[in-house]
Amino acid sequence: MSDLQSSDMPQRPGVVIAGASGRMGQMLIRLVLEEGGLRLVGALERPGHLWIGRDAGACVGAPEAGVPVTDDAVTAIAQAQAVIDFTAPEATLALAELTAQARAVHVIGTTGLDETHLAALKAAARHAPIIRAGNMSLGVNLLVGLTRRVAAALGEDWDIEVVEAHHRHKVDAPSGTALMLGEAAAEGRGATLADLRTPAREGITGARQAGSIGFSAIRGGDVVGEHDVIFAGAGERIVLRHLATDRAIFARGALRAALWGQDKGPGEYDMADVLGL
Ligand SMILES: NC(=O)C1=CN([C@@H]2O[C@H](COP(=O)(O)OP(=O)(O)OC[C@H]3O[C@@H](n4cnc5c(N)ncnc54)[C@H](O)[C@@H]3O)[C@@H](O)[C@H]2O)C=CC1
Ligand SMILES: O=C(O)C1=N[C@H](C(=O)O)C[C@H](O)C1
Repeated sequence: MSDLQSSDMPQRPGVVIAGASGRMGQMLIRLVLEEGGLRLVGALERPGHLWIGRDAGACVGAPEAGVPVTDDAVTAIAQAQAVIDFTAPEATLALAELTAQARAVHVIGTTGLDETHLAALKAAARHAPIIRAGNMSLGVNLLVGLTRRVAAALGEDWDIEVVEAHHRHKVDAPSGTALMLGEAAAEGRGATLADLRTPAREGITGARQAGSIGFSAIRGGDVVGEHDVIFAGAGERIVLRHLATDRAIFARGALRAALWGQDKGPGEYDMADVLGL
């Protein structure tokens, strides 16, 4: 068992990592075990997963953590002050109910949530803090603010397009980040994304509608995550870009959020709250 896992510092908040074997789950387990702020008390995977019963640390190539991967979310969350969840929408909803019951902080990175999912999360947040963001990196959350400012400064004659690229395994589009950026651009124009969003283009789409916001998604290889916000005017373009090259940026944001949430009351928060942006 790693020194940081031993019970020498019982005051550290206990954290459950959901989606333990996922790209983000593995990164999170490694960072919790390496860094000092949180204590790993649970690692969740879906029932039937190969890792169930095996040591979470050993599974991710770290020293033994003394924490077996489990599908028993109720027991795991009962011991936790925080749950970090990068899974899938239905799993996130189930976890929100349990996390609310345990009055633990729920940090949600899962994307692809629809209006029904969001309504259920709002209800869960009446009982405990939920910190949710489509992207937990500092860079993207700064870019969100820049996008809002640039959109506010430019008139409707500047067309706004968000282009994103991700690895071949990603299941949702546009990405959660692209939607955050699109929402910020719409806010800059005094509207909501629902008002301005253009449906995905294919076939004879007609000319671009003035003031609309369009999205394009590229999927391939092992791209971690790339986002461009393009402001296209007559004779010139502005491109705001974020390139992620290491998933640790998302994981570090999530760990910071779990700690930040420890003294917060029930409610919905995002990374701008955590980062003080
Ligand atoms: N907000 C952010 O900064 C980021 C968000 N994401 C999002 O996080 C999510 C996960 O991304 P990845 O790790 O790349 O996906 P992944 O597919 O590698 O991992 C998801 C894991 O969740 C597990 N899972 C599914 N249902 C479960 C359940 N009921 N209980 C426990 N575990 C369950 C799966 O078995 C899998 O291991 C996606 O929605 C992705 O878009 C990813 C990176 C950054
Ligand atoms: O699925 C991913 O990988 C990522 N998902 C998030 C998103 O949907 O924007 C964040 C990041 O881009 C990686």
